[in-house]
Amino acid sequence: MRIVADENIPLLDEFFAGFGAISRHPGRAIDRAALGDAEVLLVRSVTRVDRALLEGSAVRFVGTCTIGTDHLDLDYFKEAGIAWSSAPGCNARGVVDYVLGALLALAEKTGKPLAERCYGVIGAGQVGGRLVKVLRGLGWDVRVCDPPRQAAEGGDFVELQGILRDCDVLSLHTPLDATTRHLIGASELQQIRPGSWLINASRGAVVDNQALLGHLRAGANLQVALDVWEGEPQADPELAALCQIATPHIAGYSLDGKLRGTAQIYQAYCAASGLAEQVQLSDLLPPAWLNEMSLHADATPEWALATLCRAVYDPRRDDADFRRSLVGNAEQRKAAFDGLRKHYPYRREIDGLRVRLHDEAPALRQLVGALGAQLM
Ligand SMILES: NC(=O)c1ccc[n+]([C@@H]2O[C@H](COP(=O)([O-])OP(=O)(O)OC[C@H]3O[C@@H](n4cnc5c(N)ncnc54)[C@H](O)[C@@H]3O)[C@@H](O)[C@H]2O)c1
Ligand SMILES: O=C(O)[C@H](O)[C@H](O)COP(=O)(O)O
Repeated sequence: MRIVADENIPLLDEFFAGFGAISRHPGRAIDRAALGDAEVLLVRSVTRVDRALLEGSAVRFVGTCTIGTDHLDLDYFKEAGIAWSSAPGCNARGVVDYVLGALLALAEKTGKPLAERCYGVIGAGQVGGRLVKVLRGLGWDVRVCDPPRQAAEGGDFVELQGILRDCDVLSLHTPLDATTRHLIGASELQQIRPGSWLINASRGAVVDNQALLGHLRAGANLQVALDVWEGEPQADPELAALCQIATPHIAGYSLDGKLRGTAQIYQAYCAASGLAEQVQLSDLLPPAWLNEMSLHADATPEWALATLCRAVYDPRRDDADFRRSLVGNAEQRKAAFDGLRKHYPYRREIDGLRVRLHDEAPALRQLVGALGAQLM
């Protein structure tokens, strides 16, 4: 059997070599010719997998080592009887770490204390749900907008209008589909309270980038952190210059998240093929470079929050790398966008960190627990 895979999927050999020969390709270059007689196709978010690619091919299983599925034509898979899987939640923790890092950076730039802000989380699934838990665990005021969950569960949700009216931090975590494309457009931007922060680490087109550019150009009092861009790998350098944090779609790029993505697709493939799993991610995940920290009981929670989060991950490094790459012509910038993602540096997740508390310190205990780090 032959497997065609995006060359940026880690641990391909470890998980998939036992099933057949693997051909690796740049994700954006996987076309009908690259597929050949392959029966299994393993992709990341940059490969559009639809009728045009698959019709007439031998592909019987498509795995995307990502959370997002907006690059897959699931209706066609159903029609053609092609089995598929994504990797739900694989890098959700990495995105939460990114949002925490962006919040710390925005607090530093604006001088506004994080505990005094009202948080609006739009989309509370794998990523947004974890984020809500962390923010509420920190004792912060959090409102949640998720109409599909509201319809299914009832409970304590608010409409988007309520978020725009009452919150001064908006964090977007919806899938990209026909109902969420330009969820935040010109009219919504006008309704956001002055002095607010807008974070998008979902998909670029959930925010109308042209409308956002116009809004910021006009001098709107809005601080923006963008990890995702309409038309990636193209990102508008002028829009990036008007953002406080600008990164090349790396919010979920923890090593843990990437390896988990491959492992989940391996598990899905085994299940779809009726095979027993032979490989365990726990045997392949390397030890974290930083695995233990120790807090004195006198540490303030604000200091401890910034210190713990930034020790594990600080998006200001990715922001600086991205800004340096926004030079040259559009083709050069697109190549740089993909290059930063391909050669992404080492990064782990905060829940792999063990924190020692020397004395009884309830506020620190609550903080460490809320972050999801392990208390020692
Ligand atoms: N930047 C990154 O690196 C990165 C990493 C992982 C995921 N993502 C993206 O983040 C987004 C969230 O991923 P997820 O795994 O949490 O998805 P999910 O499907 O688990 O959750 C999405 C939630 O959004 C809700 N929703 C749908 N339409 C909505 C609307 N109009 N308004 C409010 N809520 C709505 C759904 O009910 C669901 O609860 C996706 O777009 C995904 O592609 C980005
Ligand atoms: O959907 C996801 O899991 C994330 O957006 C992920 O970070 C995408 O990464 P890519 O497949 O583009 O490498």
